[in-house]
Amino acid sequence: MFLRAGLAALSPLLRSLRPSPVAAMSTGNFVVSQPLNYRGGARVEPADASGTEKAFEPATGRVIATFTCSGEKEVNLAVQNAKAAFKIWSQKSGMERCRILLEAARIIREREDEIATMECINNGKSIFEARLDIDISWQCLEYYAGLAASMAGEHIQLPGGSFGYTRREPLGVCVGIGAWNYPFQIASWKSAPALACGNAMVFKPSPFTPVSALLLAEIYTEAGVPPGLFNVVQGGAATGQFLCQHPDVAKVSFTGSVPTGMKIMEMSAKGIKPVTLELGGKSPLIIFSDCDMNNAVKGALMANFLTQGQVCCNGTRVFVQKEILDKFTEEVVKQTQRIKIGDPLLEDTRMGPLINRPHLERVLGFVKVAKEQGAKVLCGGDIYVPEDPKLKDGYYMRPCVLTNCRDDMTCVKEEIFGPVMSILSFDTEAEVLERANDTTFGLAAGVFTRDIQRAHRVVAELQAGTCFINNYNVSPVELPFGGYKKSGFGRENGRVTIEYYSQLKTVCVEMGDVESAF
Ligand SMILES: NC(=O)c1ccc[n+]([C@@H]2O[C@H](COP(=O)([O-])OP(=O)(O)OC[C@H]3O[C@@H](n4cnc5c(N)ncnc54)[C@H](O)[C@@H]3O)[C@@H](O)[C@H]2O)c1
Repeated sequence: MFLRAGLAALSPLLRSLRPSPVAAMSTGNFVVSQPLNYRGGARVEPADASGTEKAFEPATGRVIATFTCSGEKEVNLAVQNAKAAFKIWSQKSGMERCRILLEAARIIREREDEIATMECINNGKSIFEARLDIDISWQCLEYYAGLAASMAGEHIQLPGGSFGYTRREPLGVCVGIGAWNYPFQIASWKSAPALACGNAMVFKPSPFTPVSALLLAEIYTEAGVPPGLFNVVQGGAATGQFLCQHPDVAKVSFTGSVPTGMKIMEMSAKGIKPVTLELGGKSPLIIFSDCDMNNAVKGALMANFLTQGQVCCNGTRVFVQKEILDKFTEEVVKQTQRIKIGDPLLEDTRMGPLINRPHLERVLGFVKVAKEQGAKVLCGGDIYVPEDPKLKDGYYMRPCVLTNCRDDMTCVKEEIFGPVMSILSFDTEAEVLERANDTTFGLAAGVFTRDIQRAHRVVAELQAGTCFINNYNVSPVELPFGGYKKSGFGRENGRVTIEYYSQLKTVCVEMGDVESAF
């Protein structure tokens, strides 16, 4: 009963069931039965369709939702609702927006277990990780709530008592298009700065993970945003195109692959819409022989195996200085083999299933090609079948460590987006820098060394938007995140993201008479 009641209806029920609100949501029995579109402050059935999609529970391979993709009419209705809400929201002071965003952050925190469980069921990541994602999400809302209240323009003194000032103004209706690996977090990272700046948003999650963005929409409504300020439409490429081509959309913020990013940019160019592109990567992680070995090994695992390796900024090209190659590799393999794979809802699981069957096969295909090209599989890289019979149709694989890799191999050049680490060896700093930068991507990079001068010298040379020194894949919301080169442009998180969701108006004030040239 509980699972079929739908998420919106469940929320009050969940609260009444405390202290264990999500106990009944277990692997293998959740089904979505409520509409997955959100418009005008409520769940709605879409007004028209551009096909249907199925969403799965990767842990079991079960279908949890069959839903309608939004057609042009539904997209237009969502944009019109957002426009109406924008009129109200953009008139509010920063402090008023701050209070509502803080309330939304508080509700996310209060419902963390429920949201994390939903994320876990629809995405497959472990509950341990899903909770961390939700933490980062409410922290993002808190951070931009603070900035909303402190956003200000400049006052500039001009000759004769005249002056100018600048106003930081919202853009209007912003579109967010998300990938499937961090469904709730991506929706939060896009909507929090957008709303803080006074914009409205229409968000389209990936059709693989349509569910958790609805929880965010409900939370914004409960916190007090005007109806229509944050809307959700569902679907794939066709729905995304309606959004990007809509004349009333002021900006598109996209997270996904490079090929789709190129299409988004082309469509947006026709309407002179600014875009933020958060795209893929093939990031280098450089381990110098003077590193703290324990931390470097932990860092390499963090850089490769979170969310089953389906992380854009993963450091999948692990360059290890020759002197420590054997010891490092041995330790990495030992720790990789210890990773507990299985039911993502169990507290001690650290690796769940991949997102779907075709993706699992694609990742296994990369391992096969790596072997054909001469790489050696030190562990994993094959299908894993958990003992629990209800998980037998899930999309599990063992995390893989490859050695004997060369820079020209497919596994070293292409984004695999799965739990596959390629270890490469190097001799000198100059050599590794050249090889690390020899990629069209530029999302992230990492370096492990105890030499403080070398650490800063190396990151200054790395062509990547986010660099880690002696850690990897930590994402404090205070720090900007985004890519160089084909990994995209624009930033999420940090103070700078305000620039990407607002525009500056200059006002010039004359205090004397007009000195006419005529
Ligand atoms: N840089 C980052 O912050 C970041 C974060 C997460 C994922 N990623 C990248 O995302 C990719 C994996 O995600 P994915 O498989 O969902 O990517 P994808 O490009 O296939 O899809 C991303 C989104 O775009 C939509 N879409 C597809 N075609 C479209 C079109 N023609 N017009 C408009 N929208 C369209 C999809 O429905 C989905 O919502 C990886 O390359 C990964 O590195 C990047």
